[in-house]
Amino acid sequence: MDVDIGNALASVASPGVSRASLERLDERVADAHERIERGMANREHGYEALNLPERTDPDEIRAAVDPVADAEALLTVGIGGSSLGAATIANALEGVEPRSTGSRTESDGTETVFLDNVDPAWVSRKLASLPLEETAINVVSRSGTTAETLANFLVVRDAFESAGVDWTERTIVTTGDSGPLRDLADRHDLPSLKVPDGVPGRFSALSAVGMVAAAVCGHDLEALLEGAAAERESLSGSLFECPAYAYGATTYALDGRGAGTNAVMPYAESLETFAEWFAQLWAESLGKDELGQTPVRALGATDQHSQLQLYRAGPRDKLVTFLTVDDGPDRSIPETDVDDLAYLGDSTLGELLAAEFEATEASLAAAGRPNVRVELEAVDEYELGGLLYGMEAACVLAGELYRVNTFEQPAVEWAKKATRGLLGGGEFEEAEAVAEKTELRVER
Ligand SMILES: O=P(O)(O)OC[C@H]1O[C@](O)(CO)[C@@H](O)[C@@H]1O
Repeated sequence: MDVDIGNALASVASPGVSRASLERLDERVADAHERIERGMANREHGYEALNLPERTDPDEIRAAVDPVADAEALLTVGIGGSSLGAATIANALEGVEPRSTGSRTESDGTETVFLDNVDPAWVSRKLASLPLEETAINVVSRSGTTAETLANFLVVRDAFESAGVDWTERTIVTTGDSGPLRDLADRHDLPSLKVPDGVPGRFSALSAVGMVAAAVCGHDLEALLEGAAAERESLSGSLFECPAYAYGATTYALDGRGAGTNAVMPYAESLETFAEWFAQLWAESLGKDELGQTPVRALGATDQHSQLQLYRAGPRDKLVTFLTVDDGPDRSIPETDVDDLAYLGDSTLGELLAAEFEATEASLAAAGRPNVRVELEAVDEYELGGLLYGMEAACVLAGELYRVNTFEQPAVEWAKKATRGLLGGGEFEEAEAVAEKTELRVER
């Protein structure tokens, strides 16, 4: 990935960061880079995620999915980091043929469904829509205890049993060394993969956690890892030489100058899920000690017609991160004899999308609103691996600059305990606090 931070400079944007400030910040980037390299070398918790391109074994993942390689549909049961990485990869690569086939399989059009919520009507609809006898189950939980995932898995198993389909023949488990899900995999002798040690869920897209779905779909796992490895090679002690650090340092600097919101706006429908993955990465990693930038999900060109008004004319508290793709399939716009629309007939949808992006970027710059451009050559395995790795490295760098503990998420635990207490899963004072809610009801 390449990054262009020109429209975030104080000479054109407010809030903005001056070149001199970036040069001063670069000294801290050099220190942070040393810390990150040390963490990687010592395989420390969290930093280990940046070693995944060399540690993940595609052959092991392909061997585990072999029993279900011909499935028509893949139902992934997981939540947060145990779903969003896999969904980002699967959704981005849907319909994309591998960059280099070699000994690898071609994409076979497997339908991918992600069960990452427990809304009963939605779960029932999803299950009813699937040909269960042709569906494989990919259940993922690092801890093996997450209530949403385990409950959904029990519901899915029950649906398979009711349909007379043996779920034990069709299930792959990815989890930690121990825990209820590991016990279950062992009890039923299910093919299983391990969530790598030292890798928090939101940083695990480039491990079995994110790559089982890609393997079942026949995507090029090696190219994903090669793209990530190339990004890893670009990590260096200066933000001016490393796109990932340029992004992490610029977002940090802008946040400190008032851009507390980061609206991530890919100009590619296939990258819409990427913005969701990014939101978890940024929010859970950096949102602590009363610090952190709020990630917002947007999509170009669609959200030009719903959110752009705010981004250009609302409070000066936002950074817009654009994602652009240089090359991809295109479709011409048919000619028309309506005079006012004639200009469209000389163009393609791709040209229109590119023009929409350039116009939007320029419109924000003209209004002095900070924005950053992240450029991909294409949406394929190699570029996607680079994007995921680059954003993880950007986040780790930002965490060093904020001086927060990037790899923990203690604030999420409170509601987990309260939920468990409410369902009778133990005595938790958090559950009692639920009953103490302050009310000021306004009724019709
Ligand atoms: O993989 P697990 O343990 O099921 O956790 C799922 C998600 O829940 C969290 O622990 C908290 O929401 C995330 O960090 C994680 O990605």
